[in-house]
Amino acid sequence: MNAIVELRALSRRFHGPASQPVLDRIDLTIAPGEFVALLGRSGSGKTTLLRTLAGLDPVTEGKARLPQRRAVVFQEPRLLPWKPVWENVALGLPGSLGATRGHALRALREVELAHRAQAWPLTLSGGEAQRTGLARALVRDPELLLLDEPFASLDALTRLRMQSLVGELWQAHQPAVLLVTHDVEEALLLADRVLVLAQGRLIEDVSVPLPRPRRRAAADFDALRLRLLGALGVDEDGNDAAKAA
Ligand SMILES: Nc1ncnc2c1ncn2[C@@H]1O[C@H](COP(=O)(O)OP(=O)(O)OP(=O)(O)O)[C@@H](O)[C@H]1O
Repeated sequence: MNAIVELRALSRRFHGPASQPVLDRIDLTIAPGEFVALLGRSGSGKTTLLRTLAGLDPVTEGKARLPQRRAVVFQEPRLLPWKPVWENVALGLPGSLGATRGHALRALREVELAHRAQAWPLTLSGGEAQRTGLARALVRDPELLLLDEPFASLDALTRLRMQSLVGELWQAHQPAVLLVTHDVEEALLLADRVLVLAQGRLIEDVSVPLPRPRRRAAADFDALRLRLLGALGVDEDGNDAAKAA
């Protein structure tokens, strides 16, 4: 099968072989260019799974096949404060200074931040810092783009703008994407497929056959939203459904 990511019976434990696994026999295949969202409650193992896909954590149980070119955008952009924005984007790229600068500026243009190329990271707004993080990922032309709640600390309007920017960049470059999020609507606005992780196990794998651009008002959107909230075990206000019942 034509897959860019393949996990087979992948487990991860943090405290010795007898401990409860944080990831429990995960099987997952992602196709090239596919946009996958990963939902789960706090502590369900989302970041641990993303770190495994990023190649940041070792695979100790099971198998993982990953593409060569991977890039991660974290919740906090982790920029080096002593380097201007463009140098943060260019960091570690092969090639001459002139060439890497050109690549960085092109990526900054794509995230609508070319005018801040010379700025110091500490002078950026939260949304600008996240766009810098996105540019730093894009400039590596990733086959797999991993996004770990990249919009979580942004205000509501900036978050909406960032969501549509990520959608546009994905359509333009077509990397496979794994977006970790707490937000069911965000998952349904962006993803081809939504996974739900609970206590380290993938308990849902739902295709999102809705036309793009997605509309929250569509009846099918709401049906999927309720299904995913059900899988997460929360009601529409985010309260624990079992407790509320
Ligand atoms: N390095 C580590 N050492 C020990 N335990 C860890 C480590 N990293 C994660 N864990 C534990 O693994 C579990 C899953 O953590 P993870 O960060 O993957 O969850 P998450 O779903 O991303 O949570 P959140 O939504 O709160 O970020 C948690 O119980 C966490 O305490």
